[in-house]
Amino acid sequence: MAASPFLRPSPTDGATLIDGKAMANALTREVSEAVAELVAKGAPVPGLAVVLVGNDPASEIYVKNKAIQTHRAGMRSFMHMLPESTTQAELMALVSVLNADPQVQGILVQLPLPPHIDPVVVTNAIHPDKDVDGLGVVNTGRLALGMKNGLVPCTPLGCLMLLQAVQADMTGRQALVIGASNLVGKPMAQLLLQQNCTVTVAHVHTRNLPEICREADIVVVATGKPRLVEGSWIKPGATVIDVGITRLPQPDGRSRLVGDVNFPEVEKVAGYLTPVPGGVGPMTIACLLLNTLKAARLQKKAGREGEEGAEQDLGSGI
Ligand SMILES: NC(=O)C1=CN([C@@H]2O[C@H](COP(=O)(O)OP(=O)(O)OC[C@H]3O[C@@H](n4cnc5c(N)ncnc54)[C@H](OP(=O)(O)O)[C@@H]3O)[C@@H](O)[C@H]2O)C=CC1
Ligand SMILES: Nc1nc(=O)c2c([nH]1)NC[C@@H]1CN(c3ccc(C(=O)N[C@@H](CCC(=O)O)C(=O)O)cc3)C=[N+]21
Ligand SMILES: [Mg+2]
Repeated sequence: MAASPFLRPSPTDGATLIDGKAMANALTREVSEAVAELVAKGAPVPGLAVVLVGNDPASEIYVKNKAIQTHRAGMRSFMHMLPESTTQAELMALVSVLNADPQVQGILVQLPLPPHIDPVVVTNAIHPDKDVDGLGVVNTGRLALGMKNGLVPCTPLGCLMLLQAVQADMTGRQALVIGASNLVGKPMAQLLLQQNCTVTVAHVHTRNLPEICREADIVVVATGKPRLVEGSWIKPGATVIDVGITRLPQPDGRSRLVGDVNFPEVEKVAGYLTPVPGGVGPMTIACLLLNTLKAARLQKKAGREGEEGAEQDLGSGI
């Protein structure tokens, strides 16, 4: 098989870097071509609604990035910036309006939400075929059952594509997911299981994490603990996907993004590694666009089959 065009071998004999930014650009281009084809066949221009509650500066940057990339893919974006004081009932009312809006094919509610709002209740209110984050019970169930008509959470989907650039067939590999959130760790573990890996999921209560990590051929880290994973934890030649993003202040008063991996250490031991920035982050956004395209296709199909089309799909799939 031809080597992936997204691998950047190290000039100093360290880990080969997986170029998530280049992969995301290529995927976004493919999505934009598919969107143009869909629209040429008479479908509405796919629209993505992003809802942000409160004013977390980091979230605002991601939300702006998403809007820019959405336009690059030939889709429409609808931003809803709500104040921190928004009630759960008000947010639920907005979700109902977006569920019924024919211009909106994808809905994403940015996490975390303020403490007075239950994220599970809100994500479950999104119509399953518009749930481009894949976090509701229906899409979570579809993923767990290996059904093809589901929407898979964007970050784990992007991580899987980055892993496939290294090795298309992961059968029998030992995979470790560090972090067990609904957003990243849990769906990541499901995807690796589907790839026939032997999967371990670690979290704050895990004992002997360094020892467990040294057994892993594939490590996906999503904890939000900057530089948690040290070089001594890594099996030589392993593939390491760094999901973490933390903005750390620098002595000069500026800030820089760091991952959950101690990059200079791990770079010396790993076989393949994703950088931060330029690794998982851009792939998350490209996969969000891919899911919005998929959502638009699901809704076009449901439209042909009548109002209950999507529900019927689910029933017949089981
Ligand atoms: N690049 C991208 O596209 C994205 C990046 N992120 C980043 O990824 C990171 C994780 O995000 P998210 O999953 O939402 O975070 P959460 O805080 O929701 O989850 C973190 C998980 O890591 C576990 N954990 C925390 N500390 C440790 C530790 N010392 N050892 C082992 N496990 C630990 C927690 O365990 P427990 O459950 O027991 O508390 C929890 O399961 C953040 O930096 C976030 O910014 C997130 C989404 C997308
Ligand atoms: N419902 C929900 N779904 C999410 O997918 C979700 C979320 N909530 N809450 C926050 C996290 C975080 N997240 C990122 C997306 C893109 C970059 C990204 O583009 N990163 C660039 C750099 C960006 C920069 O410079 O700040 C990079 O890593 O190269 C990062 C992080 C999605 N998240
Ligand atoms: Mg450390």
